[in-house]
Amino acid sequence: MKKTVRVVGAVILDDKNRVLCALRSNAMALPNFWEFPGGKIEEGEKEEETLVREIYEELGCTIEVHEKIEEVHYEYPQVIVHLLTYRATIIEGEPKAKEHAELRWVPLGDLKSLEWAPADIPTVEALLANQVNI
Ligand SMILES: Nc1nc2c([nH]c(=O)n2[C@H]2C[C@H](O)[C@@H](COP(=O)(O)OP(=O)(O)OP(=O)(O)O)O2)c(=O)[nH]1
Repeated sequence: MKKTVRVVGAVILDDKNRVLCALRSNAMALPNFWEFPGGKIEEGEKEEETLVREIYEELGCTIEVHEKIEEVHYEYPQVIVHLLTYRATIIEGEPKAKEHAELRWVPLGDLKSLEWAPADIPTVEALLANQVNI
């Protein structure tokens, strides 16, 4: 049976309604797909705690986590990803790509121009459908 992993992703918005998008590197699973930075929820961790920890590890900045945006189960060939995305804002530091190939601030309306990890599409759709208060 395929393993299911619980993953959280941060939809980090700035004051110009741009979203911080991260390109997965060749060293990661799903290389060259864009994603919402984040990672796997560890045993005993709250979703919000995972996000704050992962963003600090991956981007070197501190975020505040706001409301949940989407919850998606997506079946990849090797694994089932249960992805939870949350709106977030940076409260300290400048994001720098420590593990990703690239970071890019993308205006909300241009999000579809990137090639997203398949599990992320419902979150992109929710953002475009204006279901998120920004
Ligand atoms: N972080 C993140 N992972 C995503 C997204 N969409 C998506 O399908 N995934 C997948 C890719 C991976 O299979 C899994 C998360 O793995 P990860 O590599 O980011 O997590 P991690 O840093 O905790 O894991 P690890 O490399 O230390 O094992 O979820 C997304 O938007 N953000």
